[in-house]
Amino acid sequence: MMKQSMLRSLHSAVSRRSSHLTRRGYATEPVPERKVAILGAAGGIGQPLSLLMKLNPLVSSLSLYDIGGTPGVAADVSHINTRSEVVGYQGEDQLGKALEGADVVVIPAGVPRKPGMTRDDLFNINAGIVKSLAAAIAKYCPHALVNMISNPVNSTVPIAAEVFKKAGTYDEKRLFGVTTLDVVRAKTFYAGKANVPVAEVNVPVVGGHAGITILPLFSQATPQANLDDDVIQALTKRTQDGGTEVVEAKAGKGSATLSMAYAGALFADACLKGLNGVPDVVECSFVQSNVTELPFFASKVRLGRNGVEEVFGLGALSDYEKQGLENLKAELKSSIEKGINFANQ
Ligand SMILES: NC(=O)c1ccc[n+]([C@@H]2O[C@H](COP(=O)([O-])OP(=O)(O)OC[C@H]3O[C@@H](n4cnc5c(N)ncnc54)[C@H](O)[C@@H]3O)[C@@H](O)[C@H]2O)c1
Ligand SMILES: O=C(O)C[C@H](O)C(=O)O
Repeated sequence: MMKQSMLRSLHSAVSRRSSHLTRRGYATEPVPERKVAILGAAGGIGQPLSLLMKLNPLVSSLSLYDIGGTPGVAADVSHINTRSEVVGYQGEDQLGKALEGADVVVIPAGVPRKPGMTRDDLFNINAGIVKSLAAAIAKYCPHALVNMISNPVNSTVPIAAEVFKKAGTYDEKRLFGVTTLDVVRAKTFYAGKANVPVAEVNVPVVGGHAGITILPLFSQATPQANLDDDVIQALTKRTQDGGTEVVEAKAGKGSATLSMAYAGALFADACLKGLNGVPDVVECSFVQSNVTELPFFASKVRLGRNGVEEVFGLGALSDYEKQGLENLKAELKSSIEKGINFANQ
């Protein structure tokens, strides 16, 4: 058991306003001030994500924006005795203040699926929300790293890119579709079948974030396990259908919120680490890409002081994965084009 004194010093290290942290612990390096803004902070994802970001010692200022409900969420979260100052902003006239000076903007704003819907069915509502939020980001914090959670990610990321291009602020290194939940799921499901400790598992997930565009590369999973083809196929399908599994279980009350908040917090933390100069921060994300002929594609990326420092290629694929890659291209292409066309209307 952790000694009381150790707990106390861990706690005070987390609480200190100008913390001194290293990559994996608490030591000598001063930690820069970092503002994180969450847009959609009062929602199903937004609230637990706000909690998790409040627990992150890399955050000095936490800005919680939504069209309603943020004063309550901010008051609640602000009582937690960790480093960051929390401010809630409500309504469009406060959006500028919410964004000013942000280093990382996380966007879980928009409607979630109900049973029977695809993510693309959310396009009509969420595309407009994302377009207006992206315009505000271009105006108030054009250099922020943008973590797009709102669905359909395969289209909302291209929408944001187009809005930024029009505003003259587009930097492909700073725009990310958050696909971390696909990786989180693939790791969990793989660990169960391979009977290995889940904390040790790594599985890249590439492509996009909807149905067959989600392509987990179990042939590259570590620790290696000799799983039969039918098991790999079942794992692939379960990862692709993970979102639907939750939507159906929630039976009309929304989609993944808690696991998504966890995944979103992981990805935002990776962005902050990269900004702070921590080396070798690698996560999968849906970014502008040359890995395939598609202009956006999820693969492993190295995060650094400028956002995306390197987009990694796919590595060796099994025949099953090669086929999956070919199968996803048409759908992903059309979702990307749909986003681009919408933004340019
Ligand atoms: N990328 C992923 O892996 C992933 C995972 C889960 C959910 N999602 C998506 O995240 C989105 C949010 O899901 P949720 O369950 O939190 O939904 P929710 O309805 O519970 O919350 C959405 C929040 O967005 C707010 N909002 C709406 N318009 C806004 C605007 N213009 N500006 C700011 N906030 C606005 C709402 O007021 C609400 O609080 C959905 O589109 C969902 O599909 C993505
Ligand atoms: O499935 C959804 O609609 C939400 C999200 O994209 C998910 O993967 O859980």
